[in-house]
Amino acid sequence: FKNTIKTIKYYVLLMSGGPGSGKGTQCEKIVAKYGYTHLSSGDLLRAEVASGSERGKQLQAIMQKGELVPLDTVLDMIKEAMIAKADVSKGYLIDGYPREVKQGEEFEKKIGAPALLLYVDAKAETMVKRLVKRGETSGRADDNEETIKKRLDLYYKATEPVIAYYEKRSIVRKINSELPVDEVFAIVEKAIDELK
Ligand SMILES: Nc1ccn([C@@H]2O[C@H](COP(=O)(O)OP(=O)(O)OP(=O)(O)O)[C@@H](O)[C@H]2O)c(=O)n1
Ligand SMILES: Nc1nc2c(ncn2[C@@H]2O[C@H](COP(=O)(O)OP(=O)(O)O)[C@@H](O)[C@H]2O)c(=O)[nH]1
Ligand SMILES: [Mg+2]
Repeated sequence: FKNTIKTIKYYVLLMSGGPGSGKGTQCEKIVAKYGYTHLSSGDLLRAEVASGSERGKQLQAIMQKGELVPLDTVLDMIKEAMIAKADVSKGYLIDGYPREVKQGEEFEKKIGAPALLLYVDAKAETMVKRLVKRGETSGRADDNEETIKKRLDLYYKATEPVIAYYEKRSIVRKINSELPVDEVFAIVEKAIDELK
């Protein structure tokens, strides 16, 4: 790679929220309207699993249990993916990372400070319902009731503190994702447009 993360011009939006809160759905709409580069840490990990590599096999075991994969693994994947798009990217939309405060701190050190954190918020009951439904067709090994429960627990324990961490810098926009998708997106658009 001729570019390093330090030499590229970009800005970073983070998409956070519980499993099944609607991050992926909103990210798709953001990409369609704003053309940002969408990097879902979960998707990057699933691609590694699908490749059948030795590393992928280890990741699969962790993800199936609903636990977090080692911090450096995910961060390296995100960074590589950012560099690969550096020439064409208008900005990055990072979905599902950071998952714990330590991951946020490492992101700042190795990549930079995000401009905005979109926090899509839904009730636990709603998230479980959506994930069980998604599990009917997603083929995801972790969309089953037992793993969903673990992912939710870990979300409240490890990921919600990340939001508090960024709230101190006033870059968090909390968005009610109990609403229909288009109404959620209208709020998302407003938050992004205010950045400019
Ligand atoms: N930064 C990340 C992102 C993902 N994962 C692993 O990958 C799984 C799936 O991640 P993701 O697709 O982001 O899942 P959720 O947010 O739980 O669900 P969703 O796709 O519904 O957003 C997680 O449970 C976890 O095991 C991780 O360890 N660290
Ligand atoms: N009613 C409603 N359903 C949604 C909304 N956003 C997502 N969903 C559904 O909830 C499920 C999980 O959404 P997804 O975007 O994969 O969530 P993620 O886990 O946060 O990435 C999907 O099956 C979506 O169709 C929303 O705003 N309203
Ligand atoms: Mg997702």
